[in-house]
Amino acid sequence: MHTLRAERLTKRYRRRAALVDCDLAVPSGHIVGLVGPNGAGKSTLLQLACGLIAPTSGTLEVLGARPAAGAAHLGRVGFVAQDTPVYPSFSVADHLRMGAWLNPAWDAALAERRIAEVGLDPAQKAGRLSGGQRAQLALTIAAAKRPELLIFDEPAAALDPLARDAFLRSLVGFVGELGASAVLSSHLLGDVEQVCDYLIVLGAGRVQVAGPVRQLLADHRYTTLEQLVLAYMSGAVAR
Ligand SMILES: Nc1ncnc2c1ncn2[C@@H]1O[C@H](COP(=O)(O)OP(=O)(O)OP(=O)(O)O)[C@@H](O)[C@H]1O
Repeated sequence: MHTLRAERLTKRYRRRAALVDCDLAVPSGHIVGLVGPNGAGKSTLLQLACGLIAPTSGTLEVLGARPAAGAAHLGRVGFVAQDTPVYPSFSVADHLRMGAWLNPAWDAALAERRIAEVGLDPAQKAGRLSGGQRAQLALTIAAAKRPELLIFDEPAAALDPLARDAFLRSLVGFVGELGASAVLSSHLLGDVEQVCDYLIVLGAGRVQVAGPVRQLLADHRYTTLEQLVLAYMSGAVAR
């Protein structure tokens, strides 16, 4: 099965093209890094994958089905949006109760264990959490749905290096525990290098390159993911 499968996927906002004729076939079981310059189309691709917006033309399948194709499919995908939004006046425990109420497959034990492990106080109002704590809460809620795919839009951009490292470790831990796949967009190439084993580089709304990181590095003269991405972003590699 494929995590993402796109054929000639195109998304226009009025006359502005955000994605043009994108083809992708990402096998499941990977942690996918989605990178590219500002305005490349990363958030657009993730929003399409979550079913928040619809393609203008072409097709996109997520876990073998149209994005957000019914309640069952919604439960198979967990989404952590940019800035990890939470409800400020709700406590951490309220968030877990709401998660349980909204998600039939909610894993209360996993959620409570994780909240304790990362040292969150269940009584604390979410509006008073630090950026790192909020990110851990949003990640826990997404993971306690026990999804097959976790999608993150720049989840750790605002966190300090320690909080980011803790967040990324949690992310990898959840993916392993759930046997899930993940897709995360980031400008932080070190983060992508740390956790991702599959890479998609978008540029000007098109897929510049996509494939397993090891294979891409072996196919090129670059030794690090950062060198490879910068080469594609600067146009030094012809498609
Ligand atoms: N709601 C919208 N209405 C109009 N244009 C939009 C909208 N959302 C995105 N765009 C445009 O689509 C293009 C791709 O934007 P998108 O946010 O997907 O890029 P991105 O790679 O996530 O960028 P960044 O790294 O800056 O977050 C940009 O030209 C952007 O201006």
